Amino acid sequence: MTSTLPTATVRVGTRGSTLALTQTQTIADRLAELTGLEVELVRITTDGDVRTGSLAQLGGTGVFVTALREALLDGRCDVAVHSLKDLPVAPAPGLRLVSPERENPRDVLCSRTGAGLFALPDGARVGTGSPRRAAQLRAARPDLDVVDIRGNIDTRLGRAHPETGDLDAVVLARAGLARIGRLDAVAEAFEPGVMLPAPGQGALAVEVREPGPEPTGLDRALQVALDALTDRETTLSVTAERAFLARLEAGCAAPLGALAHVEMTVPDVDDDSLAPEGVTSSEELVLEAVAVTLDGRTSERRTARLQATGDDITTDDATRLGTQLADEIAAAMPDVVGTGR
Ligand SMILES: NCc1[nH]cc(CCC(=O)O)c1CC(=O)O
Repeated sequence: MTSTLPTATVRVGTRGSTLALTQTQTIADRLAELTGLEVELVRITTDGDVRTGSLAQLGGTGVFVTALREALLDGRCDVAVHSLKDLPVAPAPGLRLVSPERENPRDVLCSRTGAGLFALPDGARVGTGSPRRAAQLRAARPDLDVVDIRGNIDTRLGRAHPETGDLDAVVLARAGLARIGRLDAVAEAFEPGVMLPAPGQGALAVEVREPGPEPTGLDRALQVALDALTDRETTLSVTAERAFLARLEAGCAAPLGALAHVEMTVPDVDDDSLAPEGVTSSEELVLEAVAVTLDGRTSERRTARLQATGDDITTDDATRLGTQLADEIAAAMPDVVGTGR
């Protein structure tokens, strides 16, 4: 054999939930394709899997993440796959993080009768463990009885089951339902004007150890594979969303939503001043964000846009956009800084 490919197996660390196993398997399959190597899943148990309090009570960020990162740094696995929204915004020294193309990031309502949010009866009981979802639900429908719930997606979905459910509805991430094949349960996908998702929702985070000065064949193969997995629009969007969260020094339990996307603007061809030679289109990064008080009575919603001037938009630009929007919202609603950690 003259092949210079490494023969090692790529070990991909994952939590044991159905959602985690499904999304990790997707990445494992891509890595197998991209590297041509054997890939195996390694199950890691996290604090978040064994504790039973509500998510709001657990406190602190990254309960699901620490054990996976430790396994990666210890060398028990070579790749870790997380849901990006569960990842603390602080950079992890020694690790490289990339974002593959994200799923639809919206939150959805799953109701017992199939009714949408505004068709639910007066005083309806709606379950969520997320202060962000609770606050936005109360802002949209002050009459609702928002119930704190916890558990994996199946458990939460069960609370709004047509026959056996004890709640009128629950709110979940569309991406999680898509990954476990339960989009059939969706009654309504929330427009961003009604509910903005958590920063990074719907995106995965793939992490590997930063290679040392003498990278192994496996290190090199993984770096190349991660380059190929990276999705540029997702990376720019989640960078802006997470910079917004970081600037507000807020945790994953903060009543904050943020969603960015990239728009292509095609200059008006009839107006020469707008279409200089060689310029056919330019891109714009658009970030929409909201901060809501827990009772839903006060909210601050803003949109910020960043136009590429000549060159492409960079992740540094995206960070600046998120930081700037956070400063605007903090100026209007100072109490939001430092919440939900
Ligand atoms: N907080 C738990 C969590 N972390 C990631 C997802 C799935 C969706 C995603 O990847 O954003 C979920 C479930 C949910 O919020 O309904």
